[in-house]
Amino acid sequence: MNWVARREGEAAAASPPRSLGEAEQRRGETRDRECFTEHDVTFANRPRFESQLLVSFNGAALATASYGAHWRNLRRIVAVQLLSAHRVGLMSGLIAGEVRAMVRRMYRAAAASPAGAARIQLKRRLFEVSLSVLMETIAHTKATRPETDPDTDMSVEAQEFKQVVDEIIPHIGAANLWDYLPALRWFDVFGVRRKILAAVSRRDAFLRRLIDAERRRLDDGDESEKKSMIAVLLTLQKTEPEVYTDNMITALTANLFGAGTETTSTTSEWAMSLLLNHPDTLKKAQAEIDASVGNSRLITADDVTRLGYLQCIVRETLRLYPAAPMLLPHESSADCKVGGYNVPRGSMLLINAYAIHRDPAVWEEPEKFMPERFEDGGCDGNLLMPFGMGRRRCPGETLALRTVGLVLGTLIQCFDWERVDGVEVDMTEGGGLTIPKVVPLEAMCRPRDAMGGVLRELV
Ligand code: HEM
Repeated sequence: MNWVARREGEAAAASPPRSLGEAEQRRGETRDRECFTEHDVTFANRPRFESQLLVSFNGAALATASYGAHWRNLRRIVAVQLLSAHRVGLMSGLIAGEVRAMVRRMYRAAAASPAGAARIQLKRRLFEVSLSVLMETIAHTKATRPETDPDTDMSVEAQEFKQVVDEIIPHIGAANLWDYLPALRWFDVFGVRRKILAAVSRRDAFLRRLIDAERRRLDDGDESEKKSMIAVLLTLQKTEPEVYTDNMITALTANLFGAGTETTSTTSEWAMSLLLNHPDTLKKAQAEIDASVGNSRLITADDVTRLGYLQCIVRETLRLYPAAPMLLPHESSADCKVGGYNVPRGSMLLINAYAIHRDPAVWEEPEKFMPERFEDGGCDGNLLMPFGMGRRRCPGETLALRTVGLVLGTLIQCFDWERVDGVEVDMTEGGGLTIPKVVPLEAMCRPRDAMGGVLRELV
């Protein structure tokens, strides 16, 4: 499902510019592409922010490591051993299990309501399902524990991890000032460093417990092919203990959780928000699923790959609301020339994917939610980069698209969705590394009569 910028350079060359402004915009797009094509290696470093160093093992984690042998090794491990299409395929059952649990909970809430419809805190549910998918694919925590909290389907471990992450995130936001004003760091104004270090130490202790639990399961003889990511790494540790140390596994898993949870849940939340404000699109997606999958069973991850319109909806959501709107910052490791300008070594490169995706010189009616624009290969040549480009491109794309596709497909197949009190969903965007919705999404969910048989079996 690699649909980003397939035919590079074509969009800019397709027709002559209509104005000077458009000509400049196209030159800008060519420069953006240049950074990820002929200068990709040069811009493959990351800047070292103080706040990031504190949460990322002094910059040794995959997303923060400088380009070089250490990063290449981590990247290979992640691409080949943990997040390859084959591995993600093996995880499909786990992903489906978490989505099913979410749907079951929603169905119970709706069935218990006298009106037959329940008001659902979708933001919370979508975050929980994204975190649970990652928790189960990384550590199989539910294999040995029964469900405990009647109002959540997250494992005990996922709930504990959520608390730790909730402690870290506000301080990273606050620490941004800190990254640029050394005086704040020297005197640890507001106690930011102390708070981050305390939360990070709780996070790492938690991850070490996960690793120990997986090690015990392996020692007890769990040899299944569908191993958790930690189990895969522990198996490799047996033959190369000096590479796959417990520290390395802790850093890598912390990074995967950090990079994968909020991005995936935010994308699903924007998609549902867009669909609620565009009921005709929602109906069209439902009709596609009914025609292709029917109502006698739940949609599967394999179905999702065949549902062209659903894929267009995901793609259009990522165009309008790329979860990392400025990607991650890159830094040049050597002097180079981009678009005729001399760029010195050590320059920070920030790519505004949000603006690129809404460029009126490239996209027709760019502010409009129009999944149809992607039908039949439409817009294939346009620069669309929600997962980045080049060497530092997101390695979690396959897992993310599989999760988002299955979550959306299942919600659309099982329920009729309406806005709360008929009021348009507020689409105000928040700031930060990701692009959160300022007003958390809530919606009314009514089980579809046609899916009654399937839903009753889930309870
Ligand atoms: C819709 C969901 C997601 C989006 C939109 C997204 C987007 C991105 C973007 C834009 C980058 C930076 C690319 C650059 O530096 O140019 C990135 C990096 C990364 N992503 Fe994702 N991501 C998503 C989900 C995931 C998931 C599920 C995982 C893994 C479980 C993941 C793991 C990573 C890692 C490890 C990096 C750092 C790669 C490196 O620096 O070499 N992401 N992602």
